[in-house]
Amino acid sequence: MIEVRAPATSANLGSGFDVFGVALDKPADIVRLTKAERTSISVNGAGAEYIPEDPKKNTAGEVLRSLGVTARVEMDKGVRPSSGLGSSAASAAGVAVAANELYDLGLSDDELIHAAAQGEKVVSGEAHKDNVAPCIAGGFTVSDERTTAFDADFHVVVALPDIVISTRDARGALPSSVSIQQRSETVANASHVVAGVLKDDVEMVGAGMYDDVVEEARAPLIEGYDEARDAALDAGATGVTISGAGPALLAVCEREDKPDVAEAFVEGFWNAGVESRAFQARVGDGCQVVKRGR
Ligand SMILES: Nc1ncnc2c1ncn2[C@@H]1O[C@H](COP(=O)(O)OP(=O)(O)O)[C@@H](O)[C@H]1O
Ligand SMILES: N[C@@H](CCOP(=O)(O)O)C(=O)O
Repeated sequence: MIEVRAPATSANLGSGFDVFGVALDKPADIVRLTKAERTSISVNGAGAEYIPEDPKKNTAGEVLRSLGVTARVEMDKGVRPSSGLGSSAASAAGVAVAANELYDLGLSDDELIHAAAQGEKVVSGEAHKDNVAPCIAGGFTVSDERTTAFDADFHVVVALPDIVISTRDARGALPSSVSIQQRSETVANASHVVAGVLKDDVEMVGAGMYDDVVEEARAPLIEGYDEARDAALDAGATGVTISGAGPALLAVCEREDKPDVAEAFVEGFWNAGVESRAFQARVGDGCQVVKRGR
C-alpha cells in the first residue's frame, strides 16, 4: 500500500493560461493505492457526492489505465471539486505518483505529468498540464510538452464563492482567437510573472498576472468578481486572477497583507450578494509519499 498527499493547485496565474501553475500548501487530497487484479475507486471527503467512482469517469482510473496497471484506489478528497483548485488534477497526480511507487515503475516527473494529464482529459476534454505539473513537481511550473519547475514560496489568499463552475464549461467560454496586440501583451505579462518568481518579487508576479483575454471571457461566470477583485487589490494584493477555471479567485500579496486581503475578498463578494469564504496559503511542495505498507 502507498499513501500520497496531493496538494491543491492554482493554474493559469492569469497571463499563463494552460501553461503556468503553482502548488498550494493547503488543502490537499490523500490517495491510497493497494495492488489489485482490477481497478476500483472509492471516494470520500469534500464533494465526494459529485465525483464518479467508475474508473472510466474518474481521473484516477484513466491514469492507471495509461500506466498499464490496476489498483484499489481510496481517495480522501480535501480539494473541493469544480472550485478552480485542481481537484481532478490532485487525484490524477496523486495516483500517478502512488502507482509509480507501488509498482516501482521508475518514471520521471515529466512521464508522471504526462500520465496524470491523460486523467485530466477525461474530465475537461483536454490534457492540460498546468494543474498536474505543479501538483507533482511542486512550486511554480511552466508546462507545454515538457515542464520546468521553479522553487517559489510567495504568499496567496484564495477566495471560494458559493458558485460551481466546471472546467469544461469555463473552457467553452473562451474566444477562438486573439489579436497580435493581445498576444504580445500576454507574452510580456507572462514573462514578468516568471521574472518575478525568479527575483522573488511579489509585486512583479502580481502585475504580470494581468490578463484581458481568458479573464475577461470568464469573469461573467463569477458573480461578484469585480467587487471581490477590486476589494482585494485595495487591501494590498499585488495581483488578483481567477484560479484555474474558477470560481475561486487567487490573490498574490505580501505575508503581512494576507488577513486584510482575505477579509476584503469575503466583503467584496458579500457586497455583490455572494456568500464566500477565503483562506490564506502559500506556494508549497508537490505530491509526497506519506505512508508505505502492505
Ligand atoms: N478524482 C476526481 N476528483 C475530482 N473531480 C473528479 C475526479 N474524477 C472526475 N472528476 C470530475 O471532475 C469535475 C471537477 O473537475 P474540474 O471541473 O476540472 O474542476 P477542478 O479540477 O478545478 O475541481 C467534477 O465534476 C468531477 O465529477
Ligand atoms: N488551464 C485550465 C486550468 C483548469 O484548472 P482547474 O483547477 O479549474 O481544473 C483552464 O483554465 O481551463
